[in-house]
Amino acid sequence: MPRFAVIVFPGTNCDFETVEAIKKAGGEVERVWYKSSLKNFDGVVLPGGFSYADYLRAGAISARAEIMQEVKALASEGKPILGICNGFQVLTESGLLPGALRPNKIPRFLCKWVHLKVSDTQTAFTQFYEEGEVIRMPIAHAEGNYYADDLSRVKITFQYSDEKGNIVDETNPNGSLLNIAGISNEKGNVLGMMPHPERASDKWLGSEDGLKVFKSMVEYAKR
Ligand SMILES: NC(=O)CC[C@H](N)C(=O)O
Repeated sequence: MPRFAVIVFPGTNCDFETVEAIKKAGGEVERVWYKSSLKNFDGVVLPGGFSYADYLRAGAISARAEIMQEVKALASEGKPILGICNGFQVLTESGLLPGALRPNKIPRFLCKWVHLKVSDTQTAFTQFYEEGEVIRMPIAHAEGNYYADDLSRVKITFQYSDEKGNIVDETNPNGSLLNIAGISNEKGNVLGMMPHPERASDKWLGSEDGLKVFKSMVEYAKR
């Protein structure tokens, strides 16, 4: 059974839910304090929260922690690396994914359910979705406004849409370029997303649509 590390920085607050979602998806998982090292893991998840209280820019300080060198090494070996919300911010700040997550267009914390279109199923985290499938997940962030000068080396994975999958300005909650909610690297093994799939991984949470992110990741890590 593949084994995953959920990295915990000072201020991380979505680690326990993420652990539960990975277990439910059939993976083995351990919470790993950022001062430790990443031995014998088949994949890494950087969970959401307020690491270092979003000081300077969200994710900027965590991105410079030593453990991120190990995350980079695992990424280049092709292991699945998932960054959720603050984890996505850590991935862009560390250069593992291009671009930046700027403050929301209306500069305040946004907490609500959104619809997402699955725009690419050729990643380690979306193989169990249908191309164009519309799913529901919550967002909870102040800095989720994705921008990049160059998208040529990026796969757009999730986009904010309406319930029919139309990608229009009205469904863009934060000002993100092309309604981007999640992107992956070209290989598809490093993915960052602002919405929280772990908060949509059980019916009683209001949606189970996020579980396939973790199921896909577990399946991918078996290969
Ligand atoms: N839920 C989260 O991970 C929040 C991310 C970050 N602290 C922000 O507000 O943008």
